[in-house]
Amino acid sequence: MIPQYHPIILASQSPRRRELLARITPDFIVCPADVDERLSPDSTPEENVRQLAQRKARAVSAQAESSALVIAADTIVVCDGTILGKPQDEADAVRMLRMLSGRTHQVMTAVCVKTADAECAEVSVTDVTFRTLHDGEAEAYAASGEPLDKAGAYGIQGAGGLFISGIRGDYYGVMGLPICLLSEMLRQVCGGTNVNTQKG
Ligand SMILES: Cc1cn([C@H]2C[C@H](O)[C@@H](COP(=O)(O)OP(=O)(O)OP(=O)(O)O)O2)c(=O)[nH]c1=O
Repeated sequence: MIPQYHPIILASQSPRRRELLARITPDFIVCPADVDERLSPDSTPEENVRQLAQRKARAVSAQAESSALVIAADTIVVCDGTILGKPQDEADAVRMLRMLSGRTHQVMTAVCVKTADAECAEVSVTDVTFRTLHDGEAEAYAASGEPLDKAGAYGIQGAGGLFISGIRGDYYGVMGLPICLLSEMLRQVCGGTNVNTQKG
């Protein structure tokens, strides 16, 4: 499907990203990036998330063969200027969920596509509105374990969807991989068609 590049490498441990990339192409391998995910306090949230996606793509690309195409992403939640990554534990998840209750925040997912001689990185920003959480809801949801590996301590695609009264932007960007944006980036880097036309 992207004939001039082989292999296509998804630089991610995220099962959501794997599932979503399969909608664009069935033909990729997974090689998670091991990078320092510390944020830079002098950069904006958008710059931070872009830099993290670039760092992941570059780390995997440096180990890959020259014909490879690497795709990496990073997702953060931004609430009133505060960046929320993945919660450290259940109590941290409760703290984040209480912060999001009854207001609108932004989910930023950066995607970086890298080959031996080209690199592009874009950021998808989606507004997500939480209804006000009822007493005990944040604690019960945190105890379910679902929030622990997710930025902002919720999964729109899971039970976390019950808290969301509205979104403006790309649902798949919130889930971790904005497939519309990514397919356009691949079209730019590779040229030609980029849609998985296989059935099923
Ligand atoms: C907000 C939100 C985030 N998430 C997930 C997507 C990402 O997997 C995770 C954010 O953490 P990331 O650090 O972006 O990604 P990751 O550590 O899971 O995987 P990798 O760095 O190897 O690519 O939060 C959801 O699944 N649903 C949601 O609604």
